[in-house]
This record gives sequence, C-alpha cells and structure tokens, in this order.
Amino acid sequence: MPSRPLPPGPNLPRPSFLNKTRVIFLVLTISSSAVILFTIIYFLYHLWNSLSNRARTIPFDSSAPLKLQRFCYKELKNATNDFDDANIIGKGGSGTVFRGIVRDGKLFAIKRLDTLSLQTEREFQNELQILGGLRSPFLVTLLGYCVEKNKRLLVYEYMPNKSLQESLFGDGHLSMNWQRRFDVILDVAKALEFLHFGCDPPVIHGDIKPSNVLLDCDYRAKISDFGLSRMKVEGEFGLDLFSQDFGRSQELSGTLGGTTGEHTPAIGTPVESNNTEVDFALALQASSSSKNSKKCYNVRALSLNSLNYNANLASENDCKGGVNGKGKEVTCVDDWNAKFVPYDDEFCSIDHSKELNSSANLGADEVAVTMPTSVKQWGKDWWWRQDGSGELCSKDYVMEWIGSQICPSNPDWGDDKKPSPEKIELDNSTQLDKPEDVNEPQVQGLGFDALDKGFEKEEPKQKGRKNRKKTNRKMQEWWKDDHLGEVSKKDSKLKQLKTKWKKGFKMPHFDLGRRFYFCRSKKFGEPNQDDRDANGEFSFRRGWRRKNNNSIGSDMWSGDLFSRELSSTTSMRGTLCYVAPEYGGCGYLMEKADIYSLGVLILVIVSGRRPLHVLASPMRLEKANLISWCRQLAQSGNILELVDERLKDEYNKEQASLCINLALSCLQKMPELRPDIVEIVKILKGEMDLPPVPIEFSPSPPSKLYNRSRRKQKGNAD
Ligand SMILES: Nc1ncnc2c1ncn2[C@@H]1O[C@H](COP(=O)(O)OP(=O)(O)OP(=O)(O)O)[C@@H](O)[C@H]1O
Repeated sequence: MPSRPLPPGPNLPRPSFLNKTRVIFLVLTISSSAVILFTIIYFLYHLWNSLSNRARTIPFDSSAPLKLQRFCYKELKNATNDFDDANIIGKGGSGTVFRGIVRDGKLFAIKRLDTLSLQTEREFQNELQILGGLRSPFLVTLLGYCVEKNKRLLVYEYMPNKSLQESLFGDGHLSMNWQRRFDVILDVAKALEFLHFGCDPPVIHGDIKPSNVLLDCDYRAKISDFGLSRMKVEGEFGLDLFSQDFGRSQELSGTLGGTTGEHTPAIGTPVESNNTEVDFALALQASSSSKNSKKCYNVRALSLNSLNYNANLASENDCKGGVNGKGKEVTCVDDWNAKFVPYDDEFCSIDHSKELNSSANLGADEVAVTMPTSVKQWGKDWWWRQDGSGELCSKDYVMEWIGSQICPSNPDWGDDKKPSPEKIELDNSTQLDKPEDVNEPQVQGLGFDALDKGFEKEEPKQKGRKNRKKTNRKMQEWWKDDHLGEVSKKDSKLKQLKTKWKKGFKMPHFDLGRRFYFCRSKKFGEPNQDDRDANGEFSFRRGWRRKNNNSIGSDMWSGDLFSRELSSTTSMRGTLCYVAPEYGGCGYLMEKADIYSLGVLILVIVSGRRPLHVLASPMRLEKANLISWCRQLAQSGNILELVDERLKDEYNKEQASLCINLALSCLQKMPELRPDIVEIVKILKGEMDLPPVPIEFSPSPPSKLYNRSRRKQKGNAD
C-alpha cells in the first residue's frame, strides 16, 4: 500500500523557536554591548578623572619625553662642530658637555654620554623621565634628546656661568660676592621646595652638590643632573621608618621585609639584576668600622604638628605648578626643641657581620628591632666620627679613611691603580684656595704618594728625593702604627664580604642604593678596561677613568681628597661628603637626604671650601673636614670664622650666621630633626625664626656632661 505523505503539522514549534533565539541573541548582544560600552565609559571617565587630577596636582607628566624635541645625531654633531674640543664646556662622571647652536640659532648645552652602560642608560632615562617632565625656574630646562644606536645625548638650556663648582673654586670666585652666594642658597632651597612639595609624587634629587648647581647670566641658580634622582613612593621602608609619624611604621611593617631588597625605580628605569652587586655601604662600614664608637642621640619625643602645605604654598607660589591641589596634609616638625636622650656607647656598638646575616632575614615583625639597629649603625658609622664630638679628630678620621681605601684587601686598590707620584702633578692653575692656602700645596690624589707630594713641597727643593722617600716612609710608618690593628680587621671583614659574594651569596641590603661592583667581567654595564687607568681617578660610577684635563671642575686635581665621586656606581646615589649619613645605614633616598646635602652645600658656599680639604700642614688638618670644623666652631661660639676669607669683611654677618646655623640644623644626624625644605625657605626669607642651634653644636654641649654624670651614677650604682 502506497504510503501517504504526512500533512505538515499545523503547530510545528519551529518559527517561534527561531524567534525566541533571535530575541535572546538580540538581548544578549544589546546587553553585552551595553556592558562593554559602560565599561569603556567607566574606564574613560576614570582616565579623564585621574588625568585631570594629575594636571592639577602633578606638575610633571611621565609622557613628557615625548614632548621633548628629538634631535638626530647628525644635527647635534653639526651644532657642536663635530663635537670639537673647543666647544667643551664641562665634563662630568657620565659625559662631556658641549656648547652648540641648534635649529633656531640659539645656544644650547649638549651633554653626550661618553659610554653606554646600564648605569648611564639608567641615568639617561631618569633625566628624560624626571627632569623632562618638570618645569620650574629653579631647574635647568631639558629641551631635547637624541637616541641613536648606542648614542645618547641630552640638550639643555645653556647656562652662561656654568656651575657653582667653577664659580666657587675657579677664576669665577671673584664674582661670587656675598649677595650672589646668598641668592644661590635661596634658589637651591626653592628648587628643592619645588621637588619635595611641588611635585606629586615628590622628587628627591639625590645628588645636590656644587657641580650640579648651574648659574645663569645673572648668577641665579638652577639645579641640574637628575640622573640619580628618584620619585618617592609612599609606603617605602625609609619613608615609614623616618617619617615623623614613626609610630605608624609598625603598622606598615609587613612591607618591610619585602622591600629590603628592592626599591621602586624611577619611571622608565631599566630593571637590573642584583646578583653581582655587593652592598657598598656595608662594605664601607666593614672597612671602616672602629672600636671608637661615639655617642649617639635618640629621640625621645617629637612634638609634631600637621600643617597644610597648600595654605603656605598658595601664598608664596614661587614655583610654577607648586600647588598641591589635593590639599595633602604635610607634617612638619613644629617643636624645634625636640628632646634628646644621649645613650651609651655600648648601645651604639654593633657587629656589622651580624647585620649582614640577620638583615637578610628581616621579617615583618622586626621593625621595632630594626630601628635601634639602624641607629646603632649610625653610631658605628665612620661618617659620624666627623662630628668632632669624640676623641677621633679630623686627622684620625681623614687618615683612617685613607687607610680604609688603600688597605690591600680593597679591590679598588690594585698597585696599578694607584696614581704614581710622577703622575700627580701639582697644577698651579688648580690651586684655588683661600689666600692663606695659596702657598701651601694641597694633598692631591689618594694614598701616601699624594700625601708625600704635598709634604714634599714644604721642604727645600735641594733635599730632593731622599727626603721625599724618608717622609713617605715616615708617613706610612706613622699611619701603620696607628692603624695596623684596624687594617687587619677591615681586611678580614672585606675578605668575608668578598668570599660571600664569590660563593654566589646575594648580599642582603636595605637597598641603600649604594652597591658597587667588585671587579668582575664583562657584561653590559661593567666598567671596561679603559676605565681603570693608572693615570686616572677612580670613579665608583665607572671605575678608573682617565682624567686628561686637569680642569678646574675636577675635584681630584683641585685637592679635594674624597671627591672620587661616590655618586657613581650603578645604584650608588649621592656624592661622598654630600650624601646623607643615614643613607649608609638603612637608607632609602628621602627628602631629608637632600636636606643634608643642602646643609653641606650651604657650608661650602659660605666658606668657599670643599667639604674635605686636606692641606699639607698638620696644623690645618682640623679644618680639613668642613663639617667637623664648623661643628667645632659652633661649639666654641665662633661660627663666622668659617666665612670665606676672600670675602674679607664684605658680607652680611647676620645672613652668614643664619646660613651656618641653618646648615648645622640640616646636618643633624637624625633625619627627622632636620628642618624640611618649606621651613628652610621661610627661614632664609626671614619669614620664620631659625631653630635653636642643635644641642650637640651649642657652645657647651650638655650632652657630654650628661653622659659623664650618667656614667658616674652608673658606676656608683655598680
Ligand atoms: N646646561 C649647562 N650649561 C652650561 N654648562 C653646563 C650645563 N650643564 C653642564 N654644564 C657644565 O658641564 C659640567 C659637567 O656637567 P655634568 O652634569 O655632566 O657633570 P657633573 O655634575 O659635574 O658630574 P656628575 O655627572 O658626575 O655628577 C658642569 O660642571 C658644568 O660646568
């Protein structure tokens, strides 16, 4: 039977099913596009919001380098007449600065990085990312850059009077009358005010020193060289530990352990491996720790007061973009009379080898323990011994430091690296001392060869070589007698460090930003052979570097014994003598480190002397260390003796004593006792009173008496 085809069922669900699917699809599409749209709007809103907030509160912009002019190498080559020597206007640790005429016929300063290494690349990036985004009348303007293969150049506004280094210690010193010096101090303070309080996040310069203060045609100062600067990130170890609200640090202790080995690099900073690095600060301490620990101060109470910076800044508003629109509350030490409790020497004593081991395992709960440790480190730190408060005088300090640097275990001191006496010529053109010093040779270079050279000049010439050798031997014997014990200790400590490093043990560090490479081969970022030249000077930034021109700006050749720029390793920050001492103990780079450097700079400007200025005459060694000498003068109530004699009597005594006292405040050991930069600017402008002289520098420091009577009491009790 033929089968009948089934008639199509009238209620087949197919069309309605299709409709439903369509509807669902439509709904889904619409809702998902709505979600996407909403997300985009939300994202854009937040982006806009944060950008507009930034515009109001952050005067610099991380995309700023894009706004800088990009030059091609050829253009800059032409502008400087093929980098002609005649156009050289200065030479720094990382590059040579040329005068050049670019594009619109204007004069520019063009800095060409000499070699490309990880360090220079990082500094280049820092300069672009930080200085490139900042505009202030107190900062030198970075106008452009050039990146081509391994060539790196930076184009700055031209500063006709070069740097303060040249002006103070070069022929320009005549032009540095008192008013100009005072204005420079104020300008540098304003520049730091802008960086610390006008920028969000605050920028810490990290390398304030005379060669980084440039002078325009009117001798107004602008600061430059942001290669070592960084932006402060809240919640960092150093910030918490040293913030005036110290109590809070314990709450944040969780981050402590985690951050001991890291620090936040500035935008665009390449990340590098720490495996081959050794903590320089610890090595330095190990190489220079002494049994003569000195008294330290602890802070018992600080009366702190919050004040709204905006209120102050709005009224001043000297700096462009200086207003913190967020109304950020900035704490400020209000009570200058913070009380000190001197504590015992035993408390200061600490075995650094233990620190090396224990700090690696620093845990979250250990903040409370860590603070005294850090403080103890300071007590032990060689740097503190410059304060002249103990038995160790400047001479010991200077000699010990020399000793620590030339001890045989110091890898930086191979025989081939010591400048030979023949090579260290005294260049009369570089004798830029005060009149009293003019006839006195300065000790140049490092080690006894140099010392000998200095002494040699004092003796009649006909005595000749024999005498020189004799003096040399005498000096060495004298030093050996004094320091033999110390040397062997340092020797073993340094050996310990080196062995640990060789075994691949990653040295614990608090990210002091002060590490240095033990001589090791050969990768990107390592100093190359040329850098270790027997004729040259040692720069931690680049190892040994040839110094062909005995330029005025060259510290090495102008008698500044310690200006082998310690600013200079891969992550080394700051320059020895200018760098804040806490930085060697547990330091993240903080604003108060800049304040310390400013303190040194003020003394240098007022006195016309370098921070370490070793002269041949032993009588003058007390003046060798400017800070120590200033403290001694303060204790004897005679600070004006520090003022540059070349000024004769043509200076404002009130301003000079204000500057010196202010510098002493900035040079206090405890960072939180130093004034902040807003206060400093106000004090300089005469809008705020100078704080009382820090207790340790007052003419008759009660701390010593207190210490003695305490010991006596302790003895009686025993
Ligand atoms: N914009 C400029 N205008 C005029 N001269 C400049 C300018 N920039 C730098 N110089 C000169 O070049 C010198 C070297 O500057 P640079 O910043 O390279 O090195 P530095 O600060 O002396 O050393 P380092 O980089 O090791 O800290 C300065 O001391 C100054 O004399």
